Amino acid sequence: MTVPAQELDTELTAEQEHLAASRTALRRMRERAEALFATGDQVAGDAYAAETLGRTLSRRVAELADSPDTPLFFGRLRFTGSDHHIGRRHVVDSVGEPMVLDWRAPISRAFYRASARDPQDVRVRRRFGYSGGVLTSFEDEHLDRGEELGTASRILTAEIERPRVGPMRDIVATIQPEQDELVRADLADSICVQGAPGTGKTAVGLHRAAYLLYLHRERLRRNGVLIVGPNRAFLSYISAVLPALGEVEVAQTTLEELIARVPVRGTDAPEVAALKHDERMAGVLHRALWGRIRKPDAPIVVSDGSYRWRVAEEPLRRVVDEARREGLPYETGRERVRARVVGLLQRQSEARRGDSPGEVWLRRMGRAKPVTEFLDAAWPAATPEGLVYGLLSDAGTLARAAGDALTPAEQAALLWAKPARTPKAARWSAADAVLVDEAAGLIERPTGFGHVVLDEAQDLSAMQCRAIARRSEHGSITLLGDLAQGTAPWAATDWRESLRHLGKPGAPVVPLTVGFRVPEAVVALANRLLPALAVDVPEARSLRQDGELVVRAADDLDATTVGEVRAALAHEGSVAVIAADAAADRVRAALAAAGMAAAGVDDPAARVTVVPASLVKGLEYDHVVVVEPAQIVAAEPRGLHRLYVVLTRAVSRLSVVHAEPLPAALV
Ligand SMILES: Nc1ncnc2c1ncn2[C@@H]1O[C@H](COP(=O)(O)OP(=O)(O)OP(=O)(O)O)[C@@H](O)[C@H]1O
Repeated sequence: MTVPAQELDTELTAEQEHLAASRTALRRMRERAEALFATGDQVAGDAYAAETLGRTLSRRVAELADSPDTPLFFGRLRFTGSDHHIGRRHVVDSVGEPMVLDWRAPISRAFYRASARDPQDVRVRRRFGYSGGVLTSFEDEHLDRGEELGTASRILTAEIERPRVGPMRDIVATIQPEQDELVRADLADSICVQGAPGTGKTAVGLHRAAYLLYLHRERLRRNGVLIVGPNRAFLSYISAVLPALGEVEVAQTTLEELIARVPVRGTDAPEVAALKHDERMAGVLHRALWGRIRKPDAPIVVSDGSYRWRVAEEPLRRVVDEARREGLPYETGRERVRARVVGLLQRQSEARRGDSPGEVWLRRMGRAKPVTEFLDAAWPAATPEGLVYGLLSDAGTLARAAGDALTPAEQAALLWAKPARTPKAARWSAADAVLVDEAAGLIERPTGFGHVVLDEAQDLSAMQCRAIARRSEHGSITLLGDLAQGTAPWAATDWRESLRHLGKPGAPVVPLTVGFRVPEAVVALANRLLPALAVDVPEARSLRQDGELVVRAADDLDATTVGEVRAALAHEGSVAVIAADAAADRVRAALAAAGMAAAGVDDPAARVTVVPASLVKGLEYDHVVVVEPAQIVAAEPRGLHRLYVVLTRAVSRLSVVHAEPLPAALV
């Protein structure tokens, strides 16, 4: 329904006033938190309480930060009996009355889910349009009268089509119903999201983390939420999203950093790396470790003042067998055996002396030489580095642990040609680090997380999935990825396999199919590659009908590239030149020679960036110039998958520049 212009003006003014008042209220909340923070150590009873309180308050202060260009509220819901503004966080007035409701609050759900068919008691849903932090417009849907805009909303369209610059932003104002279902799934639910490029997987994962932290703050404070991304550039690109949502304490890391126990200084041949990432290595490590346990074959005799205690072989065997059956981590098992042997000694002492020995006695017995010697023989101490070192440097050890699981040729490939003298001196490769982590997980239980969000998960190997499984045994997982974008040699081809390695075999695989990044014409080009990628994924449709695509054959590749970048600079938004890794420096030099300095991928705020193809996963730029697709494809075994990733980074315009013929799959 059209509303008279004057009435519109009055409404808009009222909303602007509410925004100003909310900002003032938020400032007051923050000042209060700051004042409390300043006096925290005077009110807290002891040092520990002061520190905990201090941490809580400083987080609270950070959470209440207001940024002038992120809208404090973006929507409004009118129910029959109540009326709420929906925004990034709760804002209350001086007497505690809500002025803005957090988007994660139960009432706010209707903002994302209500429809004309299922209005969920909402009479009117209002969306606000902003321009540089100023509230400039709104759009109403009278759901009670069957009005609904859906993706035809001008404000939604403007948000999706806005030229991109700088790091990733949150999408709280425009989360779509199918995304919201994933964001608000229960903490206990593990989910796998298969989505084509730009369908919002990363956005969903980050918002889900924020949602879970809001709903289960205390529980997740203790064991945390972890975000795992493919590389540092990606992490810096997404790093501002959670803080903008008020979540300032979420660990964001790459898998390599998460498991870093040994310095990585070596490399593997591709087939050796692939073997080390194979699930069978878990069995090999398991056998290598538990195969160290020996049947006790002598009694223990311990002198204790004028007494001598003796434990015979038979009870010792029973202790070892029982501890083995308990399925504990190896080191815990070893300590359990020690404690039980001491228990047997204690019983003898009690029977003879008639009283219970104290702590000191128990500790002394546990460290007594005969007890330690028995343990070292029957259940020898182990370190993760030592275990992997032993396997990779000694053919006999490897053969015993491998059994039939590895062929003789595979075993030969695994062995170091020139083993270092000690584990400390070993030149570990990235794949070795994964083995060391697996070994560590067998020896001691790692600390787990309450929830793990795994992005670009199609590239995780079986062994990498197991590293996450160990850290989320009692938690849940959001697995995000696209099988078509798998570029690692061990990339997943079936999500059920990944879920099995992750220890969540029953998790549902949910598709996302609406694309918010890549324009229709560009999607159509990239989709030509799909048949050659040998994966079974649903095709996506794009919400963006705008966008431009040019494919330019060039005599002089660099000159044409420079021309494309210059033309792109006439528009707003970021420009990225994506080239094969080996060509990136040359392209950068060509741009510099033409007076256009390009930044590296680590600088998400740059206007022009040159990005090696292997680093562009998960990122997006307003205008993308792809240089020589054939070279990108030829650079690696899964080069076509890489090209698919590269072609799907553009938000508004894509130029493909080539001197060699285009790859056949693209034509
Ligand atoms: N509901 C939405 N409203 C507005 N923008 C959205 C929405 N969902 C996603 N986007 C935007 O679309 C772009 C792509 O989202 P995102 O990076 O999360 O996709 P992705 O599925 O992870 O992509 P890729 O597979 O390439 O990694 C981002 O700019 C994101 O902000």
